[in-house]
Amino acid sequence: MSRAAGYGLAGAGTGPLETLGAAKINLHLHVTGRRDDGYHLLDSLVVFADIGDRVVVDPWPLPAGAETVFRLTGRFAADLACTMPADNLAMRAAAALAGRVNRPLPRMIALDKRLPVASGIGGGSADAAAVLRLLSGAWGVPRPVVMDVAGQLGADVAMCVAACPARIAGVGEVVTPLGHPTARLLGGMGLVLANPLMPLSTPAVFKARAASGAVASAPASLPDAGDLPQLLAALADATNDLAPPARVLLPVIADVETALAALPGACFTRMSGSGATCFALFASPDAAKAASVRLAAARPSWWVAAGRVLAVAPEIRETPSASS
Ligand SMILES: C[C@@](CO)(OP(=O)(O)O)[C@H](O)COP(=O)(O)OP(=O)(O)OC[C@H]1O[C@@H](n2ccc(N)nc2=O)[C@H](O)[C@@H]1O
Ligand SMILES: Nc1ncnc2c1ncn2[C@@H]1O[C@H](COP(=O)(O)OP(=O)(O)O)[C@@H](O)[C@H]1O
Repeated sequence: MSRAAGYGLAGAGTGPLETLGAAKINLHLHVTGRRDDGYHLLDSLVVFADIGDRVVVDPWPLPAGAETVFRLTGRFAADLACTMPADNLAMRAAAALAGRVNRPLPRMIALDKRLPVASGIGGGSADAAAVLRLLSGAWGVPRPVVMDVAGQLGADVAMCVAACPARIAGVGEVVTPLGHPTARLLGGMGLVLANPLMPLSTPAVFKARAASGAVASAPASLPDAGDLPQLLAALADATNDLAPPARVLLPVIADVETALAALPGACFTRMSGSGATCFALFASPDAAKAASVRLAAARPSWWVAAGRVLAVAPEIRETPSASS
């Protein structure tokens, strides 16, 4: 019996596994109601970018008495320095899945934090989801169990496990991947993300919306099929209901939206999630890259990133070491 099979690890892999904790972008976000526990019901079309955190996991079982090694690197690692390793969403995801399927914790988790923290693109949820995708693949955990654990970690985590263009309902846990033709259409697009590097707390934005007296929205009316211009036109008629309260809390968001909309080739601009990151869609990744260079030069204090919309979840691959 192979070492992998002996530990119940799926596949022949012997080394650490890695994937991308992909940035989540809400193309629209309607707040459609509120649950008794205070969580808001949402309707959203989400896509994921090839821009994200690098997440590496060594799924081999931890020897008795040892602790999982947690490595945190990257441009935004310092923003999580005061979060205890055990409280990091990547570590919490491993503990939650291991507990649920009664397995020892993995030996090592490495997180290269490239996405700004508390920025409306689900970075922490993406990290948790990446760990769930890596470990559940190695351990052979069925998808419904993974999705259930994801829902307990945060409202955004289940959609980040899917990591493909999807319509979202419930408080975020009802994830319906788009049919292939629509996912493929969106998947070819370029995008630019921009953040003024000021964090915005998600609960604060929901609270500010409630205080403004805003009423519940109906779900957006989006075509099931059709071409990209049709879909973008329908999305333009939809809104991000969290943008008005977010702009009140952080007025610079309006500048970010305006700067993105003015970029040559930008065909759709909006704030994502609870902000402050805003995005612009482009016909191609090359057009997005050229526009991002321009924006980064004009706004050197902002975080600006260019990439493409993913049609399917980022691949999982073996990696020789966490630092490679
Ligand atoms: C707003 C969204 C839209 O995709 O994105 P982000 O801005 O976080 O990226 C999400 O719903 C955020 O999901 P997530 O960040 O996982 O939220 P959680 O950690 O579960 O909840 C943080 C807090 O946000 C509020 N919350 C979150 C989700 C939701 N459907 N209703 C809420 O009211 C609650 O006050 C909750 O205590
Ligand atoms: N791996 C992680 N990455 C980002 N934030 C994390 C992580 N682990 C815990 N957190 C906490 O989760 C909160 C939400 O962060 P994040 O997911 O980046 O927000 P958003 O969904 O708005 O982009 C932060 O305040 C942070 O302290």
